[in-house]
Amino acid sequence: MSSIPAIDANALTKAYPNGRGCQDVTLTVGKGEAFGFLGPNGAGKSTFVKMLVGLISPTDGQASILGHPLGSIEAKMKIGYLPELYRYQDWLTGEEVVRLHAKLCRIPKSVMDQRIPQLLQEVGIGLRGGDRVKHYSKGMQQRLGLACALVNDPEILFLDEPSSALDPIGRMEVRKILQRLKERGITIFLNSHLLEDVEVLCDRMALLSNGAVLRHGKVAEMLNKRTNWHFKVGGYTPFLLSWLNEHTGLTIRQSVPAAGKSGYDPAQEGESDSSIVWLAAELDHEEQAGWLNGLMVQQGMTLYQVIRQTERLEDWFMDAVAGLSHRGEKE
Ligand SMILES: Nc1ncnc2c1ncn2[C@@H]1O[C@H](COP(=O)(O)OP(=O)(O)OP(=O)(O)O)[C@@H](O)[C@H]1O
Repeated sequence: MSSIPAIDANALTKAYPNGRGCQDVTLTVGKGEAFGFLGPNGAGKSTFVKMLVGLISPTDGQASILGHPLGSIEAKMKIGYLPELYRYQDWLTGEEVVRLHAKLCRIPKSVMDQRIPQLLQEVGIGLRGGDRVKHYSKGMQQRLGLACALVNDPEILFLDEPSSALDPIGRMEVRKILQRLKERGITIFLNSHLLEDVEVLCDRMALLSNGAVLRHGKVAEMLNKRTNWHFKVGGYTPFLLSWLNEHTGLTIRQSVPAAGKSGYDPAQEGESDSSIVWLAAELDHEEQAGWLNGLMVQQGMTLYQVIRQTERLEDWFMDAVAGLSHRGEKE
């Protein structure tokens, strides 16, 4: 029964006359999933979303929304969309803007009267709903956009950079709202440059580069692939490091943990002593760390501290796009 995916795109393509757009994007998003769509500027993320919400037509490929063809009324009734570049009628009040969107969705007045105050409350502009939009900050306008996107009680929410205009507090608030929506079972498709949002909220993600999917998978698996272990050891010599590398088959190197991440505070480091160093290795299992510790001690090293640092999405992203040429927006 519930096997129909929320989004099913098969080789979806939009080729603009200038050769840009996006090509052959194939992906499936399950109901209730939060999916992150990442990519550098100009990668084609907004183009892809605009096709899914029925704003532009694909030049090739197919896709469906909860089993309905793109652009159909049935598909549109199931989706909410917060565009990247939005501009609301600034002479209206926030409440009037949401009401206008509700009317366009043909929502009965009795439902609107109940839903709109709730929505304004939910996005955090409850007390300012009666103010004109021209008096709203950018962050408030973005949250107003979220209320408009939710006005038809959608099953799938498409968000194109929902936090881009927000300060860190605003971002945190939007993230909490999105988390609540996810808990309610709403499918979320999130275009974002804010990798932390994707890391915290999304189950799966795809990385788009120059219009094509470069990598995709579960967020947790992609991040867990690389766990760096850092060992602070005494009695270090280059000879011992070569010995360890040779006997373990691992690539162990001198490297201090990243500052600001779990458990490492550079300010706590003592006087420099060339025999006390940080060694690092990428390990697949926790048991490997125990085994490696044992070998280090066996070889006469003293173990002072062990820190495990899982790769952040930002590291993963930079690694994935490293060395690629991006068409960017200037060429
Ligand atoms: N209507 C259009 N006609 C021609 N080219 C377009 C059109 N819309 C977008 N493009 C180009 O298609 C490419 C993809 O644009 P798109 O806006 O989808 O990228 P994006 O990944 O969303 O970028 P950003 O993160 O900067 O919003 C870009 O090179 C852009 O200049």
